[in-house]
Amino acid sequence: MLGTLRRFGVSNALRASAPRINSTRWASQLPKMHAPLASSVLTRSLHSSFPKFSAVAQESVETESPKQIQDFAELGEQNLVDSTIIKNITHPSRMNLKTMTEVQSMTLQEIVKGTDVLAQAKTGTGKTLAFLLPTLQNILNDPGVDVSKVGRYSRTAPSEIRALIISPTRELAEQIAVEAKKVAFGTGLIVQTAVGGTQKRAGLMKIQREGCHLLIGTPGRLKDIFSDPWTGVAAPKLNTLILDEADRLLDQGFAPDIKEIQGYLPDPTKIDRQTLMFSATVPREVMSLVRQTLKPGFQFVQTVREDEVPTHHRVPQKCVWMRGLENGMPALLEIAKNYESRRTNGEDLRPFKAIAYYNSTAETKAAADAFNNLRRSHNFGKSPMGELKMLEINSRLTQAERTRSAESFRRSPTGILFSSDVTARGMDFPDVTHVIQIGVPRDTETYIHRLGRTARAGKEGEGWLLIHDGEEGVYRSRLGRIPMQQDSLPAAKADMSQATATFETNDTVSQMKAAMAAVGMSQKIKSFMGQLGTLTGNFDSKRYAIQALNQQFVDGFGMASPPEINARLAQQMGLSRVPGVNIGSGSSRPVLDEDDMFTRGGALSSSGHRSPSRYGGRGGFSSRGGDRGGFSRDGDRGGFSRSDRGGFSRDRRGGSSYGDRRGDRGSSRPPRRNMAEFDF
Ligand SMILES: Nc1ncnc2c1ncn2[C@@H]1O[C@H](COP(=O)(O)OP(=O)(O)OP(=O)(O)O)[C@@H](O)[C@H]1O
Repeated sequence: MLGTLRRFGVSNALRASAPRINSTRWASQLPKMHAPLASSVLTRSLHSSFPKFSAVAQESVETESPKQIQDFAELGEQNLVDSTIIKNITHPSRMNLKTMTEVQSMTLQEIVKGTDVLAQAKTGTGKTLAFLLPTLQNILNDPGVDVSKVGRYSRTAPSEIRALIISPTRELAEQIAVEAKKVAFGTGLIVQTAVGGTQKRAGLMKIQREGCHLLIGTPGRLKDIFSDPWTGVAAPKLNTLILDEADRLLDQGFAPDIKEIQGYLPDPTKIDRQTLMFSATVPREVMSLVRQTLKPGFQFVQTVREDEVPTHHRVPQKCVWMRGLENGMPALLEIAKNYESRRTNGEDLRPFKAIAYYNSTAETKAAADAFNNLRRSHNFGKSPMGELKMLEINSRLTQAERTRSAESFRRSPTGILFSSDVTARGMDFPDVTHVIQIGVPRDTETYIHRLGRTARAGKEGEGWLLIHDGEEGVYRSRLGRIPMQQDSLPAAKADMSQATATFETNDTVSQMKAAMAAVGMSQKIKSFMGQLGTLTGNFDSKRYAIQALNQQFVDGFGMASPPEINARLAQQMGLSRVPGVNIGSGSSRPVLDEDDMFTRGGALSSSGHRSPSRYGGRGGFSSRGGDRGGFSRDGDRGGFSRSDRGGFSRDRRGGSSYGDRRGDRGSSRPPRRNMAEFDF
């Protein structure tokens, strides 16, 4: 009680000593804690005229909200939030924030009251702090929480967990934890993480040693910890569950895990649980699960206008149709060069810092390799563009490599991050000027979240989409309502079969062609196999997809002939009779399982099979146009070891996956997810 008096003053101490009412937080019991009601501020109604986002939740209540407070300092002055937390947020040497964003001010008092909240606000508008601030405050308000041993000697029991935040990716969980620790600094609250890819034992020992009030984790690791009584980590007093990127966590890929985790938490009929869900997108498909998870009467707070696609108006979104898939890298290079030349010509622009999103993991590696080849070339390397850092991030990297790439990109003022969807949601890399998406993404939400890596916290940014006309159908069905401007780039239209591959020029197409040709053969093949799954799902016809792919690897990557596809795999993918498929006999090699086919694919076959198309070629992998060292079993970078997990492989949950969108042709059915992009 005395501690409470010191922390919150008399009114809070009274509140802390008041008997707990199951369905509300302590704050709601003290009128003094509330700002006066203002009739003009309403929680947004639940209808949207943008069909995909018309998340109608009739049972949620539209009520008058308390007057919204705008300044963080005012929250402290009104005793709504602990002064240490306010200092952490506002002090110039700490987070240095003054004014709350719309989603923060619209949700704060509802969350402190104990209401279940579903909040939808655009990317980069501060949703993380919107749930962290009131959640940490609610833990401090809990009379059962002892934070008297503040400072570096803070300790509590591992069973003291009061709030759990679930995030779909490891990087995002870590990022949330960093922010949570900043907000909680000096309060005595203990924040811990539980994410896949890190040493489970070390993480558990840390929780056991220091205890935990707020746990932030990814579904796989949390399931692992809570399902095993020997970990000694449980949450018998947990009363807050937060799903960040809620629509992702409720889609068919993660929903069973979330359900299982909920089963390990205290029975909500015995210990009242507040559930909070945040995302920039709330598609209709997840609403039934939202209703099952939130209490009746939950608040749906939307800061996105009802008739609006949740992308930022200030971000120009440009769509460029490419002559062939091989034009993607030259077009990307041209975007970078054009921007940098505007900068050198005196325009007041931030240094070029881009994320290039690809639909398959292997493509990110091939593109990163090609751009690194370019950077190492003399002509390019000594130009101002030579300073661009070329980084790669995807789920096939080890966790240490992923963390290194993310940190390096975070710190770097300029560069390109070649990324799979592992960074598409939530990641807050500072000063990203461009998001460039190559190929139509798996769904509308993915496009929106990827685009949201730029123009964060009120900054400027540009979005580019580079697509092939074979993707027109999925472009219209998935992105038809996105406000996109059609644009053109000479490099996107160049005939790459006619270009010469040379680094010794300033011509974008020639430079890039040389850099692509110099990518290791094994990586080229992995990239081919990776795209096989995604493109046959994206293109209107499989025949056209194969033709475009073959052309990319011959005219762009400088291969003598397109990679072969193992006969069994071709059959499984319905490609056996598709003209242009370069089927390998596989007769001189053991028949490999599906996983190996994706990682090794036709790569191991070197038969002289001739494909019917122009790009069918002679089979095998003779080196041409700069293929370093040609094709050897292990001489190439990456090699062909069994443990190599490039290309499409069995996902880590035991299922096998041909790609992100197999069979998805833009229907309203939720697409298959490539779970390997996410945590396990
Ligand atoms: N009140 C504020 N004023 C200024 N900047 C803020 C404020 N709150 C948060 N930010 C900053 O805005 C950036 C984006 O915040 P955050 O990552 O929480 O966005 P988000 O809405 O969760 O985005 P996403 O939908 O991509 O997950 C961060 O750098 C954060 O520090």
